[in-house]
This record gives sequence, structure tokens and C-alpha cells, in this order.
Amino acid sequence: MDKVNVNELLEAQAHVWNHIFSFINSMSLKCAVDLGIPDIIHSHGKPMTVAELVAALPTLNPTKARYIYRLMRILVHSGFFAQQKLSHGVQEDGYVLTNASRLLLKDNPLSLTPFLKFELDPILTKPWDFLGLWFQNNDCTSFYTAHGKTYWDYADHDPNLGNIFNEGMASDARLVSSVLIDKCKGSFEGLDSLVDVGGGTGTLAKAIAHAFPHLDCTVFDLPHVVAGLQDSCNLKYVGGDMFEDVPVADAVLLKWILHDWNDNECLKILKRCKEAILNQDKGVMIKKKVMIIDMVLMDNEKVNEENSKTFETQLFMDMVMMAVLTGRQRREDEWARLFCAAGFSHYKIFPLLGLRSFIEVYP
Ligand SMILES: C[S@@+](CC[C@H](N)C(=O)[O-])C[C@H]1O[C@@H](n2cnc3c(N)ncnc32)[C@H](O)[C@@H]1O
Ligand SMILES: COc1ccc(-c2oc3cc(O)cc(O)c3c(=O)c2O)cc1
Repeated sequence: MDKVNVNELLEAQAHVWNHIFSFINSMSLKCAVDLGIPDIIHSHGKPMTVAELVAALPTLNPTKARYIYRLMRILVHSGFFAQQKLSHGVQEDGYVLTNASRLLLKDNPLSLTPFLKFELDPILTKPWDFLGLWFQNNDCTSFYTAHGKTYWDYADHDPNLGNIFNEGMASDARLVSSVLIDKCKGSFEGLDSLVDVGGGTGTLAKAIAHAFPHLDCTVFDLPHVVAGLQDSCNLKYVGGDMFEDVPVADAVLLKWILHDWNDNECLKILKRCKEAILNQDKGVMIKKKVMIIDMVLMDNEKVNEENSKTFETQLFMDMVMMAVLTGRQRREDEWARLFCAAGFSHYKIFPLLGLRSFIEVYP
């Protein structure tokens, strides 16, 4: 074998090895979060030596103290911690947080820890073991093959899973709400009522209701999700099934809903939403609409070195939607086909924030 071929072979081997082992990145991160490492380093307030970290880990078995630096080494490599000199003239390094691990702190309102705990819980990792089998059977999702019930039925009967999921969603809603209210203020003008379909525990609707006190906001979700949640001035909770009926309003909001469902299911939801806005008898003064916050999948040919990481995240999420739910991520042409099939006349897409787009769809 000539030299070029050997190099190519080694590169290909490294590529395969790294993919075989890439779950170790996720699981090492989960381990650090389970041990509370990001919060401990944060509370320390200055670079923390490995000895200080070991001493501060409340549940660490002493026989495992000598392994902590190895866990930290891979997490430094993957960008979750960095090492800094303790002080001028001192040789030893201490661990500090990075922007990524700051997003895992318990008290960060935008914390991704609930989402991490949810996705890496054995209930959510088991379906990946069954993906090959799912391709060979007739089940709706690999989650079903693994657990014998759909994700929504499972969450209905496992309040703990439902709670971590809702916490993860609420954290994303906190991030989105300020940007949405600031950048898309005009979209809410002229509306008297709005229903957030699949609005979870109401984080986004609460922020909208607060920013637009004249707007009557309804959070509509499955009965067990909204059970016991308290209405306030211009915000109320309604339990129900969006495939059956959606409360009437001038506008319907769908945030991270349609990517959970296949095209037929989305058509049913969109038709119920169209009925809800058309049944609101308001004359022609206001622009009735469905407002969607979801992902618009990049076209393959637009992927370049700069955006390839974002494209990879989109593909990961598309795979989650396939394995856990019946949904998918959609390119613009796929969204357009769906809106047209549901009887809408036109739409506008506004890039909102990172992976999220804001889409207005008009009857
Ligand atoms: C991915 S979450 C999105 C939550 C929220 N919109 C957000 O972005 O934070 C999907 C939501 O749809 C709700 N849902 C699922 N099936 C539903 C149904 N048939 N009718 C109403 N809501 C439903 C779930 O309970 C969940 O709160
Ligand atoms: C920020 O982008 C996202 C928002 C929501 C979701 C998401 O993820 C999951 C993951 C699951 O394992 C099960 C689920 O039901 C969902 C969702 O419903 C959902 O919207 C992903 C990325």
C-alpha cells in the first residue's frame, strides 16, 4: 500500500472509531451533570483544581476519586470545560466553565439540563437499540417497538417523564418568548385572541399575555398536561385533543408541534386550526393566521463548511422525530405543500433564532 493510501485508510479508521464511540460524548456529559459538576465549578467562583473538585463532589465514592480527571479530560476536549492557570506564577491549572456548560447550570433559565436528562434517560435511549428492528416491522415508531406504547401514551402514565419533558420545553419557550415578542411584535397587533395549541404548561403564552395585556390567550393541551394549572387575567388553560377540536381565536400558535407529526396528522391539525380561526366571527378587519415556530430543514445543496454543524443538529432532530414520534423536519417546499393541502392560501417565513423559524400561514 502506498503512503497516501495508508493515510486515507487511517483517516477512514479514525472516522469509523469516532462514530462507534460518539455516544461516549453524550454519556460522559450526562455523568458530569448527574454528579453536579457544572454547578459545583460555578459555585467555586474561580478555577477549580481536580483535588478541589474531588473534595466538593458530595456523593463521590473515595475509590473513584482518581478517575475524575479522566472524565474531565474528555469533557475539556469536547468543549464543556476549559483549563486556566490558577494564578500568576502557579503552574497548576483549574477547571472553568465554558459557554456550553453555563447552559447546563441548574439556575440558568435557559438551562438545557432538563432536555439532556430527558433525551439520555434509558426510556428515550432504548428506542435507538430497536431502530433496526423497527425498519423490519410494521410499528409506528421505534419507541413503540421498544416500549409497546406510543411516546404520548407513555408520557401520560409516567408523570416523571412528562415533567422533565415539560421542563425542557419550558426552557426553550423562555428563550424563544423574548425574541418572538421583540422581533415579531407586529404579528400580534390587531389580534384580540390567540390560542397556543399544544402550549404545554404555558411558558410562552404567559409571556405573550404579559406583553400584550389586551390579548385573550388560551393554552390548549392534553387534559393531563393542563390539569391543575391556574388561569390568570388574560390567560386561561383548556384541555382537549387538537385532532378533534381547537378553541376558536383570531390566531393559532403552534410551537414545536408539527415536527412531532407525519404529513397526514399535520393536515388534520392544520385543518382544525383553520376552522378555529375562521369560526371566530370578526369581519375582515384582522388578519387571521396560524403562527408556527418550527424548523425549516436546510437544502442539501446549501450546506457548506460554515453551516454544516447546524445541518447536523437538524438531521439529529429529524432522526429523533422518526425514532420517538411519527414526525419529521421539513424543507421549505415540504412546508409549502402541507399548507396548500390544508387549504391555506399563502405563507411567510421569518428566520427567528438559531434552528427556529417563525412561519405565518394565512387562510
Ligand atoms: C413538543 S411539545 C411543545 C410544547 C410547547 N408548544 C413548546 O414549544 O414549549 C408538544 C406538545 O403537544 C402536546 N400534545 C400532544 N398531543 C396533543 C393533542 N392531541 N392535543 C393537544 N396537545 C397535544 C403535548 O402535550 C406537548 O405539550
Ligand atoms: C429546540 O428544538 C427542539 C424543540 C423540541 C424538540 C422536541 O424533541 C423531542 C424529543 C423527544 O425525544 C420526544 C419528543 O416528543 C420531542 C418533541 O416533542 C419535541 O418537540 C426538539 C428540538
